[in-house]
Amino acid sequence: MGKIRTAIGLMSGTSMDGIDVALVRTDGEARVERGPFLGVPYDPAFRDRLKLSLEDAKSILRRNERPGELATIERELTVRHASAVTEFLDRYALDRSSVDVVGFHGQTVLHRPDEALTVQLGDGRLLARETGIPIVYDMRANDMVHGGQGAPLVPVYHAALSGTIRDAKLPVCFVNIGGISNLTYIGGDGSIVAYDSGPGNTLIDQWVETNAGIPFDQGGMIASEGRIVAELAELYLENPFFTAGKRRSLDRNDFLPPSGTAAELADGARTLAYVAAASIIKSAGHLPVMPTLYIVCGGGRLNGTIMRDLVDLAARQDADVVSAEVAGFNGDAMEAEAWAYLAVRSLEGLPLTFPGTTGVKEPVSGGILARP
Ligand SMILES: Nc1ncnc2c1ncn2[C@@H]1O[C@H](COP(=O)(O)OP(=O)(O)OP(=O)(O)O)[C@@H](O)[C@H]1O
Ligand SMILES: CC(=O)N[C@H]1[C@@H]2OC[C@@H](O2)[C@@H](O)[C@@H]1O[C@H](C)C(=O)O
Repeated sequence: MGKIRTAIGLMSGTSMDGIDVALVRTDGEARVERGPFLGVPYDPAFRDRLKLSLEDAKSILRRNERPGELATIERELTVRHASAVTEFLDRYALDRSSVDVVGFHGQTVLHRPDEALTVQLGDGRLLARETGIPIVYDMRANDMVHGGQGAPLVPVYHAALSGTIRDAKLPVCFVNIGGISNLTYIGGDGSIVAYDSGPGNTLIDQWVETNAGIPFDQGGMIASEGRIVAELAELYLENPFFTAGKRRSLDRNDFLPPSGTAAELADGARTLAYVAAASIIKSAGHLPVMPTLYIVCGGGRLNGTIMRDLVDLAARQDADVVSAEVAGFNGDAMEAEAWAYLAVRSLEGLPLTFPGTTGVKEPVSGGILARP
């Protein structure tokens, strides 16, 4: 057994709703003790600036370029992460010196796997100075250097957790319904197959924001009052992404929301919730075996309409769907916990990604260590 470290993971996902902070004690292998979690939301003004920064990012050709507002936003984002660490430590009465390492994801503003280009805002050296804790950051880049998609990286953590699932037999499939959704299949022999599976909440968020001025469809209530617009759903589900021979990781802008005239508010939300659920089942068709159990994490598990559709579609394949909590996990904390786990693996030089997870040529480690 390797050395057990105390690690904090920091995740700011594609939904751009805030910073997730989680603590894990781990050897970076099979030993995982999950600790507390805190979500620190962005204020609406900063969220708007982050979203606008996606436009500035479109002109980036090399990953260290920071055109337009990006340099200013990166600094502010990093300082906000440092404050989130302090809030977390204070909330749970934890001593800063007890934390061995922080895994820092930052904010993806551009992801073009076909050009081996992925850009996460987040200054690891500044975060190390601000927190006084060693930081492992930029964990996607080395995977791309070795021919990988640069995402998803959480699967190796799902694999570690799969050994601890209550009453479950392998194979099992973890589903993250974040802004974008991704799947991790753990086979009976422990093999991992993972990939991005399609749009998650991001289309729904943009739809209700534009048409109702609210950031997301709480509980899927708006969607629950609508009907599925079949032609609109088909437009999304016929995207070549779902039938391509090779699995491809997604950028937030790969799927765009419908135009305002495409549907009434509730019908649009209903249709996009269905698209989120159907994308998962469609993409699962590329797994070695159709799963019999889906464990759902990420904010989308709180959208009752997505979940009802997912349960119905999975039932047609004799599969069950449970939320992360039913399996004994925290569905909000999973990605932040994974970043803590990955930071420890990085320190140990263990692989973060595998041919079955990102399509990388061989298992590779990654991440840059910044000391305070
Ligand atoms: N109570 C709720 N009801 C419905 N939807 C919710 C609820 N809470 C969160 N969500 C949805 O979940 C989204 C956030 O999910 P999550 O934090 O898992 O995404 P992320 O980590 O930013 O994305 P990704 O995993 O793609 O990086 C919100 O934008 C919203 O759409
Ligand atoms: C480039 C990037 O940030 N991708 C995210 C995004 O959000 C979900 C999905 O697309 C996943 O591939 C990835 O995040 C998770 C945390 C991952 O790497 O596993």
